[in-house]
Amino acid sequence: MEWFFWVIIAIVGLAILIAGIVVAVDRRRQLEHEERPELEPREPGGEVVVPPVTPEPAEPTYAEAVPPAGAPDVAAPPAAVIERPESATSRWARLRRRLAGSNNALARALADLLSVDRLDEETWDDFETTLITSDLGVGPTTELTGALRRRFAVDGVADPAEARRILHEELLALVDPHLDRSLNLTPSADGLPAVVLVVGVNGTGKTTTVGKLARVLVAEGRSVLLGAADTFRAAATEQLATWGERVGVHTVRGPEAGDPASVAFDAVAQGAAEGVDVVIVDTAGRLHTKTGLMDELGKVKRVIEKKAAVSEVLLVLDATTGQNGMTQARIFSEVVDVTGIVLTKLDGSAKGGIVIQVQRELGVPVKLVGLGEGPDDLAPFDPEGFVAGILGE
Ligand SMILES: Nc1nc2c(ncn2[C@@H]2O[C@H](COP(=O)(O)OP(=O)(O)OP(=O)(O)O)[C@@H](O)[C@H]2O)c(=O)[nH]1
Repeated sequence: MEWFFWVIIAIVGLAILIAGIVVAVDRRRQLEHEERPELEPREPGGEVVVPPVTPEPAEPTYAEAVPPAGAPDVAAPPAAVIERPESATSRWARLRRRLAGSNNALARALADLLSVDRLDEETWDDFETTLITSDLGVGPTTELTGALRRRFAVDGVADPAEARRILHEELLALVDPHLDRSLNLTPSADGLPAVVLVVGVNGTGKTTTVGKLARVLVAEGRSVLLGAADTFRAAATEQLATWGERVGVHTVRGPEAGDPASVAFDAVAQGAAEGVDVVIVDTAGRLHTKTGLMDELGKVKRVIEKKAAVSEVLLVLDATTGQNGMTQARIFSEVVDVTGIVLTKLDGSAKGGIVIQVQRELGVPVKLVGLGEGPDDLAPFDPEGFVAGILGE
């Protein structure tokens, strides 16, 4: 019986062994399936296809990340699109509408005068007061009132169209359509570029005006270079360079807080070397002392003149500052020979009379006007257009 017992033990042991092998083989298959599903399918020959192991992409080193010099940068944005500025001639009609809509005190005074039935002393007094508050100045106000009183006394104002024509004529005479308002941009005889120096106190719109003027000149087909001599305000240089880039014009810059006269000189020298038509130099409008600013401006002009003649000195005045602007104009004109006035922010001024007063006081014409913050909101001053705009014609 003992042998029977050992046979049973052997059979059970064998069964356990076989079951263990089966389970192990099954488990292994299962594991292989879970971990390497890519092992399927098998080649016809039964060989397992093992795909090549792709290593995790490593972080590029700095040297690898920087493309070698000269290699085309496919991810780089396309070159900035050079804008084509609106032509100078098509600007005025748009600006005139803006002027007409600006609720000008001068325009109101004239409209009121045309609307009254009887021109008595009180009406003329009111008229004079409104003209003075429109920054026309005492002299031009007396002149205009005197001329209108005479003509209305003779011709009467019964015919509104005729009265309006008289107003137009007298106002135009005050603005003076005979003044030469063209910018002197003739290159000097020795082929050096024309140089335009732009001056004025801070915030009047100098940098913006330089940028807009560059656009006007580019639209006329001239080559332009900008000089960022406002080294007092670092952002002004950036602002100017951005204006230039938009129309493909380069800006010569100096170090922050560097010598403005040296930047101005470098700009003119570079303009001469490149053979550009016009170099426009932006200057600082603020220094620690007023005397410092004026001395600096005088020096900038003298240093430029070692290289080329300054053909235009444009004084930028903010039309909304009224009598304050007039005081600035007087101070600047004592230091540099101002040859033209740029009256900015006429769109935001309720006092168009400043155009006439500043011309009278300085004996210098308003050559350009700014009528908005848009890039093409600068136009050559047109007396006819101005008067028509004021009278809402
Ligand atoms: N509405 C209006 N805003 C203007 C006009 N011209 C300039 N400005 C605005 O006036 C502000 C001052 O202009 P800037 O060109 O920076 O003045 P800036 O004289 O160069 O000033 P500084 O660099 O500090 O000396 C800006 O916000 C311009 O957009 C204009 O004709 N109309």
